[in-house]
Amino acid sequence: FSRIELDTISHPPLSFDNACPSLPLLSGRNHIDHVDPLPPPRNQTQEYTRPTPSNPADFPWTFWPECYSNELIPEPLCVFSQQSFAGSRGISIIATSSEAHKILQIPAFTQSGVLGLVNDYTNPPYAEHDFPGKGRGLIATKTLYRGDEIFASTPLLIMDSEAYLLVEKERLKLAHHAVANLPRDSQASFWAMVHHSRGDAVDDRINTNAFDVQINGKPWHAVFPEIARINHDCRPNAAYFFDPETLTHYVHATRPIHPGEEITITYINNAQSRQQRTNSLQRNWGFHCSCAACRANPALTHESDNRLAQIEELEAKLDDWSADSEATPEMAEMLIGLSEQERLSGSMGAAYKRAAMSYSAVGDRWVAARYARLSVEYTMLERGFRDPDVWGMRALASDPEMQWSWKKRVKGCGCRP
Ligand SMILES: C[S@@+](CC[C@H](N)C(=O)[O-])C[C@H]1O[C@@H](n2cnc3c(N)ncnc32)[C@H](O)[C@@H]1O
Repeated sequence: FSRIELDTISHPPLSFDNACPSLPLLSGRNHIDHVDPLPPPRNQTQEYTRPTPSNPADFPWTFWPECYSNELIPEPLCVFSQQSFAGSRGISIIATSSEAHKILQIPAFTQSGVLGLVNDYTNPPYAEHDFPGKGRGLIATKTLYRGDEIFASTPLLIMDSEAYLLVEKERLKLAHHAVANLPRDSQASFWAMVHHSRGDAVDDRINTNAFDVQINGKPWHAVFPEIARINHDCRPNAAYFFDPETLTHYVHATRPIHPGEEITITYINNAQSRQQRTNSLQRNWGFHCSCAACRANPALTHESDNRLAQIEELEAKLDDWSADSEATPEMAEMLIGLSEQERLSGSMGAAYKRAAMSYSAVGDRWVAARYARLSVEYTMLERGFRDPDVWGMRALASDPEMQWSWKKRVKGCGCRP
């Protein structure tokens, strides 16, 4: 790449020696309810990343952004840090100025109340524990029931995935500054995360622990040190989702978890065969999975893989809404039975949705509504409170006859094409 270090910045970034957050410009007044829009980018200069010095209250960041660019990235990528974010947990955002500005408009930044119950680690229902072969993990210290929140965290660092278009040296500089710009406790949480002692110390921790999330319809890498403590299991007892409105990563129990039991999530699509799962964990996460489902006897694994293949077949049949569809409610019952047998936490919301629609399609309103209610509950835990299926299944549960699926598979009722 041809490298352009942006020395067009008329105010260079503050050096870390003089960028003390206690300076009036940088002090806690920057938990903003309102931010005037930054002017749109003008050609390739960095004018727009500067605050208006005469009105520092409009500058929402704790440090002057440091930026890099090259010919592959039309707009420079910078580090934007706000130490007062989320009750002084802080956040660093590696993004273009326009993306950072868009993020400032989301409720996590504009509505002070939305993070009230987030990042509360007093009296947690878990403790850290060493698991040979897996490193540290979390065990439950009290009984958790389905739907109980385990924690809800905001990220310490989010990075636009386009940062990988920067030359490595510059991306690493931004990443190091992003960590150094966080409040002291958050820096400590970042450095305490597990790493594989490969390459750069910050990069290694990001690669080992980051989650892919979508914010404003774009892919980002996000680091949450608390969820980074939870080990993978192909048959987990907890599920997580990221809410882009509050920038919050939620973890909930999806079945009862007893004191002393490890709390686990899945890092992958766990409805794949054992071979596909272990390959994917090795390729994307760099470890050999030691969960019980991966270590099971080949005879048991064979049965499990057969059930997973049948789940896939049933899903395809139940999703066929053509006039020739063979789908029946019995198939949906079979799908639920197999998903439970496989303990496919993460897919139960979708299985109940297929069942609700199958019963709606034959005009059985009460069974349709029962499954729709279950789908709402599981989908909220698996994919978030605002997932479109949550709204769809809520509507089906309260008024099945008004849904497009109603009697869709009843021959001769005039509902089928
Ligand atoms: C996000 S961290 C999880 C917490 C980590 N064990 C620690 O000590 O902080 C992910 C790393 O944990 C280890 N790990 C997680 N789940 C595992 C599993 N099922 N089998 C083996 N190693 C696992 C791997 O080293 C993986 O790269």
